[in-house]
Amino acid sequence: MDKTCIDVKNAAKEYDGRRVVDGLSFTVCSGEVFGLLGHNGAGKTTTIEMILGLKKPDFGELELFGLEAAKHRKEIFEKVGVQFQSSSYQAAIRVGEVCEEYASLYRKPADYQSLLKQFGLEKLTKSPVMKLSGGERQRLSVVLALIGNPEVIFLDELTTGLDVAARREVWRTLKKLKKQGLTIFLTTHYMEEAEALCDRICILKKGKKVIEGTVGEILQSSPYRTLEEAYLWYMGETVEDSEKEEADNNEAIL
Ligand SMILES: Nc1ncnc2c1ncn2[C@@H]1O[C@H](COP(=O)(O)OP(=O)(O)OP(=O)(O)O)[C@@H](O)[C@H]1O
Repeated sequence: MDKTCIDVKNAAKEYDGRRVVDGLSFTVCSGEVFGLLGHNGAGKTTTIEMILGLKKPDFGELELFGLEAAKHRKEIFEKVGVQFQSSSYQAAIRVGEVCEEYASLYRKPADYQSLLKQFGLEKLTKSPVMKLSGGERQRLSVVLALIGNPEVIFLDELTTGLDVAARREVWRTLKKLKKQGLTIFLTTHYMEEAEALCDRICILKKGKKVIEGTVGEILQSSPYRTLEEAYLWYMGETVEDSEKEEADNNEAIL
């Protein structure tokens, strides 16, 4: 039977009396790529933070490898890699130095030179992190998440800001890592990315689960044939609504 890697049971979190995660339950098996999807503010990052023990749930149980992360930080640290939407670095630190620093935290770190190569950053080892482009910095954050040779990696909007070629390169690398047995938990606003990478998807709306399943299952339970259309339908919207909203936004900018 598949081994459970992440187990979330009836999790809830409130901020200032507003419930942002509401009775959420799902499991992620080892070796799986699991995608948590939802609009801005749906509660994706909060869910990750609760799984990692960085935020305390108001209700429910969240376990990583059968452990509550906040109570087992050491064991969890060695097995988990995390890439967040924004990372801050020491001023003037160089790419190679930040990799060295991360590697020194682990008992059995990966070879960071080879990770930098896999993510197309090998020529930037001596560059200050602050001078990297947005996309390069994004790829560096994935390298850093992989330095500890984790069993599971959390990627929060990993390809936001990457150009199409870089995004596909990152997908290829993630697929390779999955083949090697890595469990990947990701959030994304790109439906194409979810389709290309995820074994299973959970769609959140205002902190509540709308549907969970494979892309095929999610499409089958909707009247649509693309994940983007089905996603909007589950959200109670249509492609026309979202195109109109985009046009209104563009008009407001002009
Ligand atoms: N520390 C906090 N204090 C108050 N409200 C918060 C806090 N952190 C998050 N929130 C609110 O909780 C809600 C869920 O936020 P969260 O970051 O989990 O959403 P998300 O799905 O990751 O969004 P995005 O796609 O924009 O990253 C949002 O409305 C956010 O403003």
